[in-house]
This record gives sequence, structure tokens and C-alpha cells, in this order.
Amino acid sequence: SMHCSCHPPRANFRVPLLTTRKPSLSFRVSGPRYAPRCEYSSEVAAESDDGTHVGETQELESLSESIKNAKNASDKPKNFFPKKGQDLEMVCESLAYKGLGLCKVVDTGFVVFCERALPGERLIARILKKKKGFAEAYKLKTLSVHDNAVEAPCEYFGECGGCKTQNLTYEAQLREKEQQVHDLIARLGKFGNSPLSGEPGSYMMPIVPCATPYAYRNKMEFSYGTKKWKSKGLFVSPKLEDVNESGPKLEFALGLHAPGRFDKIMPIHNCLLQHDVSNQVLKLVQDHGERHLEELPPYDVRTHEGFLKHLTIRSGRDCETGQLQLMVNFVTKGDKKDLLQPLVDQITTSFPQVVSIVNNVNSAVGPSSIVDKEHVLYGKAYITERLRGLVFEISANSFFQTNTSQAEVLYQKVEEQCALKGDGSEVLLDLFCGTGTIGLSMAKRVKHVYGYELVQEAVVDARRNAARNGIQNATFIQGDLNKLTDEFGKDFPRPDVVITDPNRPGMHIKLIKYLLQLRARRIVYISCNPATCARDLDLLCHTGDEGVESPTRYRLVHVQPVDMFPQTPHIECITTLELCE
Ligand SMILES: C[S@@+](CC[C@H](N)C(=O)[O-])C[C@H]1O[C@@H](n2cnc3c(N)ncnc32)[C@H](O)[C@@H]1O
Repeated sequence: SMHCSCHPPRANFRVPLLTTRKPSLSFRVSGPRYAPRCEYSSEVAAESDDGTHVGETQELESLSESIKNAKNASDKPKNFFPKKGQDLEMVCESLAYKGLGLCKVVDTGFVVFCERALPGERLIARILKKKKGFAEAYKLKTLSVHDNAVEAPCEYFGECGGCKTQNLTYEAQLREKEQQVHDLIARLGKFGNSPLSGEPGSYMMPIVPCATPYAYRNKMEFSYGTKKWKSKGLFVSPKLEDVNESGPKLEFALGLHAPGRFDKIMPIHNCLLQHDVSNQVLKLVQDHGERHLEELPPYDVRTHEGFLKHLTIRSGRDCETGQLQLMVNFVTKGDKKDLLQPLVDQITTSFPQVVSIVNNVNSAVGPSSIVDKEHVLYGKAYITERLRGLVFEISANSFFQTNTSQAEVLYQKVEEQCALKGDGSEVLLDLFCGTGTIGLSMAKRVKHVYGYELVQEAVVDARRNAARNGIQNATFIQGDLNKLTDEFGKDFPRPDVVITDPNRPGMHIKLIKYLLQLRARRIVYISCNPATCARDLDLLCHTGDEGVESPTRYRLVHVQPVDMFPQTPHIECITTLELCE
């Protein structure tokens, strides 16, 4: 799935107010049982149980921040209110939160957020929604291109919701992300402006680019369906798309969901974000499916008939030879694994790289991701991958960072920021630890690692990962960090360093208060949502906010954006706090 995964269980999903579309990728929301990371998270917001400490307020705030921030603040919009459905000429000034283009309507300066508009571009857009002081629109036509235009290399660009900024040079994508992190930390976090590059007195470090801006994903999830999406040209609006309804005839489709459509599939043959061999496997499965529609019918989300629901292709490396390894997972409605055997044989004869084929049976109606049963159809139940010198077994439903080479960079930066003594005397607390990868990669330099995580399966995987790598000084605890009780903290001694890596809503206020009285020497905060991160840093560093009465404060010393998801608006950053003595 291209969805972000760092979110609490499904029941908590909802679509945030500000998206103009429902999850625009097919990358299904359901996904694995627990969280892959945040890559495509912007489409889904998670809510804490008490509903108080959610990311949405920050999303709204950060949008209005971007408005205040817009250049030419002098052209105040006066008595101009666009109407829904109106087509207007505008100029895009910058990329705002979630990669929406921040545009100003020509002659009036009225602020409009427009999907796919790029800085410097003059365009015509149609108003979709009006909000207080701004509107949301979608692009109809480019009048003159942006400053850093490139030809988007993907044939599905503009319709597929996955890569939104392919037509911007990679350097410009990086600049926009770095700027967004800076603006949010400076304004929402109240840390003031800082020079963008790592100059003296600056907390901002230059963003770390991804060495491979394409083919970096080690996992893609495709969906089967009975209706093919038919292209209508660029810049599709979900609201205006009934032109192309295909007839009642059932078709075979395997690809990604069309933007805003749960029932229509874009038959993508080649996704530039995944490995070339993965694309060849996808093509084989598609060709086979077209020819065997009767024996292997795709699942129909309307009638709930059919068999094949999803296809996931994951890649890893042999831990000895370093050679590519692929896992193919067919998610089916019924438990009829024999039906898949001819297809399995065809895959394994054509692709020696495929070392694992599994069938996850998921009989639930609707998008539930609960797996009733897993059959191994070929080879092993897992593939392997190396990260920071450790070996990880990745099974069909285990979480693993989706950009392996950049995860290597991210974790290395995190380790640097922890500034461990390395003499085995310190205690490390790894909050929101997932399958434990970050803490485990530092285990040999500390006395003990304590990992804390909500999802039980992830905790089990973390313990297995520790065992596989012969690590004995790591303890993983299951628990909900949004519901701290007085018992919290009794399982581990006072840590020297805290790593926290929450999902998009950021940390609960109770956890922040707890950290303030815990007084660890350092807190390294990894975030996939700089807006909620900025809010939390403000609470940890500045007195007098939101009833957080504590004499302990931290000092922000370092902000390091790392680009984990090129071609998309998703931003990852590492921030470092030092305890003020
Ligand atoms: C961004 S991921 C971090 C994963 C891990 N640090 C890594 O790098 O692989 C966030 C993790 O927080 C977990 N999580 C979400 N809500 C939680 C909660 N309320 N309490 C504890 N863990 C939670 C998710 O299951 C997910 O594994």
C-alpha cells in the first residue's frame, strides 16, 4: 500500500477536512495489520480516542500559516469571493501543506489551494470548495509553466494520485520541502526564523536528498476490480467525473484506484517507484488475469462477488549474497488456494527472483484488512532485508520501512542525534517503535533498549528481530501511548535518551507532560508531519503553553529534514532537543 502506515488501527481512520478527495490512491487504506510508515499518510488522518489531540487542527493552522506566509501579502483580497464551480486565472506562489499549490487569484490576491499547481505556474482552476478566507480548487489548464518544470516521466502522471510533483525538478521538490519544515517550526513551533542552511546559530540542516528519486519503494499494493478507469485527460476532478462511466459489463482490472473512486481501477503496467522486476511480475499477473477472468474473477466491491482482492509485491535482499528477492502476496476473498497454482507456476518459472508467494485469505466485506489465514504457495513465508548491519525477516504483514536505502540514512542521522556515549552505560527509550528497527540498530552501544508500541504483532516482530540478530538487551512493551496511566514508566528505568516517532497526529499532551517530568538528557523526535511536530516542540520548549506547568524545558538544537518519498509531498524530519539544565 502506498498509504501511510503510521496510524492507529483502522477504526480510527477518517478523511481529513482539507482533502479535496478521498484517498486518491488505490493504495488501500486497509493495508497491513499494522502500520507501514508515513509515506502516503496525508490522505488519512488518525484520531486519538478522546478526540482532543488530533492533527487536524494543526493541518488547518498550518494551511492558514501558509496563507499568512504567502508572498505579496500586500494584495489583500478585497470584497472578492469566488463561487463554487467558477473558473479563475491564478498564479501559484509556493507549495503548501500536503503539496497543495498556494495560488493567488489574478487581480484580487484571493488565496486558493490547488492540487498539482506548481510554484511560478499561471493556470486556470475551478473552485471546488469555499472556506473562510480561502478556497480549494483543481487545475484545469496551465497557461504558462512554473519555474522548474520538467516533463513528468510517468505515463500516468496527472491521474494517478501517487506522485504529485514529478513535473517539478527534484532540486525544487527538495527546496519546497525544506522551506515548509522551516516555516512550520518557525511559526507554529514559535522558534523564529533560522537560516536555511546549517550556518552557525541555525537549527535548520539542509534536507538530505534521496540518492534514487525513482524505484525507491520496496512495497506496492495493487487492487483488483471489475471496472477500469478510463482516462479523460489531465487534472481529473473527482466531482466532475461521471462522463466516463463504463457500462454494466464486468472487466478485469488490476492496478491502483482512480482518484476518489473506490470502485474503479487504473490498470497501471509500470510504476516508476518500484523495482523493474516488480513491474515485470505485475505485467505477468495482469496478462494472466485478462486471459482467466472466469477461473480467477476479480472481486467486485459493489456486489462482493469475485475472488482476487489485492496483489502486493515486496522486494528485499538475500542477507548473504545481497541479491534481489521478491515476495508476491495474493489477497483473496475465499479460501481456494488451488485456483492460484497455475499462476504461481508461471511466476516462478519466469522469475527466479521471486522466492516467496503467499495467499492471504481475507473474507471480510469491505476494506477490512484482517487476514483470516495465510497459505504459503511457493518458497518461504518471508523475504529478508539488511538495515544498519542487521538482518530483518519480512513476512507478508510485517511492517518495514518502504524506502530501504533512505531508511539507512534516516537511522544513521537519528543515531548521530542521540549522541550516545557508546560505552554501554546508557538506557534508550524508543517510543512508537514499530518492529523495533531503530532501537535495535543502536542496541550494541547502550546498556538497554526499551521499545514501546501499540500494535501487538509489531511487538512480536520486534522481539523476533532482536532474537534473529542475537540482541539480548532489548525489551519491547505493548501499550497505548495515547492513554497513559500512572503505571506508565514502571516497566523501564529512567532513560538517558528518548527517541519518539509518532504517527501523524503527533504526541498526546499527557505523553508530553510525562516526558517533561522524565527529564531525559536528549529527545530525538522523528516526524512525518512537521505541523504536529512543531506543536509538540513548542510545548516541550516554551513555558506557559496549554496548561503545561513544568519547570523542565528543552532547547531545540537541530532540525534535519530527510526526503524519504521523492515525487510526493510527504515530508520526514528529525528534530533534536537538549534538556536545559
Ligand atoms: C511512524 S511509525 C514508527 C515506526 C518505527 N519507529 C520505525 O521507524 O520503523 C509509528 C508507530 O507508532 C505506533 N502507534 C500508533 N499509535 C500509537 C499509540 N497510541 N501508542 C503506541 N504506539 C502507537 C504505530 O503502530 C507505528 O508502529
